[in-house]
Amino acid sequence: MLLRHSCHGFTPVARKQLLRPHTPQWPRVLVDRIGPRLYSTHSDRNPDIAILGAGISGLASAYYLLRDHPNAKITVYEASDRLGGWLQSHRAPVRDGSVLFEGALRTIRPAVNGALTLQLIEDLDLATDTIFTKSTAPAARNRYIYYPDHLVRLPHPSFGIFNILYTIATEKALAGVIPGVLGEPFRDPRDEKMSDESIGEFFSRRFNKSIVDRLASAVIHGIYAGDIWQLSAKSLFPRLWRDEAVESSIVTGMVRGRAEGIPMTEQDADFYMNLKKMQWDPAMKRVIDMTSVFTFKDGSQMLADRLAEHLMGSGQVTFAMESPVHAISALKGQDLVEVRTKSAAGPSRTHTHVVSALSPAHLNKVWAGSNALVPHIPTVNVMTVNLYFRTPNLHPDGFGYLIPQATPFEQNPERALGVVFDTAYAPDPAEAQSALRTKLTVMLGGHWWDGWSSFPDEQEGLALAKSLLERHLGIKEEPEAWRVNMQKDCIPQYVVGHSAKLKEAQNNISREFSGRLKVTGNWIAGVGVNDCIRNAYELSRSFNKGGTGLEQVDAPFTSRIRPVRAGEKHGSES
Ligand SMILES: C=Cc1c2[nH]c(c1C)Cc1[nH]c(c(CCC(=O)O)c1C)Cc1[nH]c(c(C)c1CCC(=O)O)Cc1[nH]c(c(C)c1C=C)C2
Repeated sequence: MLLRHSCHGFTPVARKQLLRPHTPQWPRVLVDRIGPRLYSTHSDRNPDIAILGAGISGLASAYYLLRDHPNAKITVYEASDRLGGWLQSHRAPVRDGSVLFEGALRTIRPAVNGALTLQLIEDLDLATDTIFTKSTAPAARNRYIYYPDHLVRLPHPSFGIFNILYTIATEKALAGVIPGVLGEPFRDPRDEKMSDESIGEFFSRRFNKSIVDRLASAVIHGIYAGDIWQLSAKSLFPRLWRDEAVESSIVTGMVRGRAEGIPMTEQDADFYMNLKKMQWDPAMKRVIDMTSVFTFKDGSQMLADRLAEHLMGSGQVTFAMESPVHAISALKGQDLVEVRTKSAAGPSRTHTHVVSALSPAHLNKVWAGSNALVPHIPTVNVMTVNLYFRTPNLHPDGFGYLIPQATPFEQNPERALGVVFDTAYAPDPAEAQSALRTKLTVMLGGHWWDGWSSFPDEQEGLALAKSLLERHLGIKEEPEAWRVNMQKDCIPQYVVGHSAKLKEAQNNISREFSGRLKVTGNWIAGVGVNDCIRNAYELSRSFNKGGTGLEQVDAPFTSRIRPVRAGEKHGSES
């Protein structure tokens, strides 16, 4: 079998040569650092685990629990009739075949947590269905923002110093960058008593407001679809938050990190050291090293489908589909948790442990107690509008563009967050002549729709997307195919005070369930697929420690890991 060709030119390599990471046994020192288990009960050795929710977090939890606890019996409860949660891929008919549309997520990055995802892909025999986009491809190098009334290509080292300086000198979007960065080390650090702050306020203090409004807010749109003036600097940029306090400057902290090692929590240090020790197949390593992002032939849904197939094939995992969890309650004195589905009179089962991969709001709803287990964590709604045009090259080469908060209203009355050029990112070989067509996704809403009581319907969403594309890219053509996806509550917002909420949740869950309920999901340690997979991996590793899955929140930075340099085998720790 051959690895799928990317149109960006990776030579196909024999599959067995590829993606065969060999993870050596955990070194003794790391096992010792985690500490010996004090005791193990029968139910720890033979756990009967309920997993609530079959999105990527639930599926990945089942995968790692099965791998790390071979005696586990697992039941995955899912309210709907489909698996994968936000991983949704659809095919729409077009004149000469079909076109693949992604509902939410489209690409995955291979760095750090992404290595786990790549391992998973190998285990699931997905490597041949994976499309890798090279870092040198235009999709990876050309990133744009729309400010104030045109597309600005952001500088990339490969463009050369003159091009970069020219862009910085001529584009208003980049006006504050050089003074902001040069002045940062000389600014006073924050007051010691400050426990958290919005990213907007934090970057305004450290750099300047222009960087926040014109640049950083765009990046925040692309990841969280959120408001930079509400999201937490401490939760989303913990290392920078620490650098200001400890090094008095972010820039100084970064320079020191490069020279002496990057500050890390104990858990991250263990994880990082293991990543560095992984023995990747040389051919696969070359592919990964050259990869900017990857995706799947039939879209992100493939990852969920293959995970589910793998779990079902194990004989130890049962899927209870269309079984909405109605209530969970700890059976005191029995060390068991009861899971009741469908209604108050619906069927119930007891389990030794429950892993909730539900949203915090949903978990609070199914908990039988009177107070909320998890304090309120706001979410945003994003409407993604996929469009397919017969005419090729209706957009410039590149990943797409993000729209910062500072872009004037008259340039963005649709309240869009950005546009992804899907054709450039994940060319789908199944689509006849796909390279000759144009496929785009317009992202609307997010925090712009905060407080709205009703939202655009399908036709209105399509009209908004078309009017934006006409103004920004001059596209007047009617799309041959389109799809509007309203993603309700899809991205949790880590607003100021988020980590304090997680600590409160940890206390509540621990008090009510004594280690029998654990939580995972995109509201804990990152909203991306890689983050969810990593979170599930860590949950499984610490499964028998009696925790809730929230123990790492606010963990101190205790180690430094030196970045790997060419010729070095792996970094050192201090
Ligand atoms: C519903 C839409 C989503 C938006 N953000 C996310 C989703 C699912 C989650 C997300 N997006 C990105 C990250 C960064 C880390 C990562 O895992 O890659 C996360 C957690 C980055 C990103 N955003 C967009 C793309 C194509 C990428 C990856 C590409 C890359 O970095 O090279 C597009 C995009 N996503 C959203 C918007 C508004 C948007 C606009 C162009 C919201």
